[in-house]
Amino acid sequence: MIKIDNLIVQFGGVRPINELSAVLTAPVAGLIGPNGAGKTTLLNVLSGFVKPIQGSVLLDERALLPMTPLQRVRAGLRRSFQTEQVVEDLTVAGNIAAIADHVVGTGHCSRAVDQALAFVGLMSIADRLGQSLNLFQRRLVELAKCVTGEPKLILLDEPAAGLTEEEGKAFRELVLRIPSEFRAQVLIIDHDVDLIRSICSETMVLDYGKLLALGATHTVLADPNVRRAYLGEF
Ligand SMILES: Nc1ncnc2c1ncn2[C@@H]1O[C@H](COP(=O)(O)OP(=O)(O)OP(=O)(O)O)[C@@H](O)[C@H]1O
Repeated sequence: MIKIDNLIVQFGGVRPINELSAVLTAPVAGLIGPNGAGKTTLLNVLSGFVKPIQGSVLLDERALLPMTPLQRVRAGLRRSFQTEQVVEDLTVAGNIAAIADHVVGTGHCSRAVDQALAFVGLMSIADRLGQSLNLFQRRLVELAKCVTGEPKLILLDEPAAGLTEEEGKAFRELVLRIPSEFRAQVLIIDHDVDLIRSICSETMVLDYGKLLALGATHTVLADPNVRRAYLGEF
């Protein structure tokens, strides 16, 4: 569960997050909103890259904001970025080991890497270099990194961007398995409303850094205020 209370982020005269309070409990939750609504800024606050001027965030009753980014990773926070971050001259297994080294005890690293590789189905290419991977494989490596070493909250920022319909479907099915197989909550940012509708039981909508709507996805997507904010995009 993520509990956000009265959060404000200020950059100069701009408040990309403005007095935001919300509680997200769904196993797979969505975060949507028009361009510039503050979605990535919120993920940056959760992962520790941006410091808010006010407010608190609890992850399963633990206060996140006082922790450093590395402490958050050790507490189970994982994140993928809009642009995938695969290291080109490391192998697939090496890319995953790079995070496993920080989050699992000595001697458990290779088991954690194998478990993540098996989950995303990349065992057979574990020894290939990052530079040889196609976009789908890169997205899967990113997902494997996110499930490595007892994750509690996985933040995915447009994780399926650029995938074909078939690849997107396979990706969605993997994401849906995460809560039961890893006992982790997933929060997904995406502009693809069909993706949000198909896998998120709960959705939060931001607009100008404020909470526009939060609730069951089908209810939120039918909300006239949400539809207006998107100017008829769906
Ligand atoms: N480091 C920064 N300094 C100043 N302003 C920033 C900074 N980062 C973001 N902003 C501003 O904060 C607002 C929210 O940006 P953010 O990237 O969080 O929106 P978003 O909802 O993720 O948008 P998109 O869907 O386009 O990715 C925007 O007006 C943006 O220009």
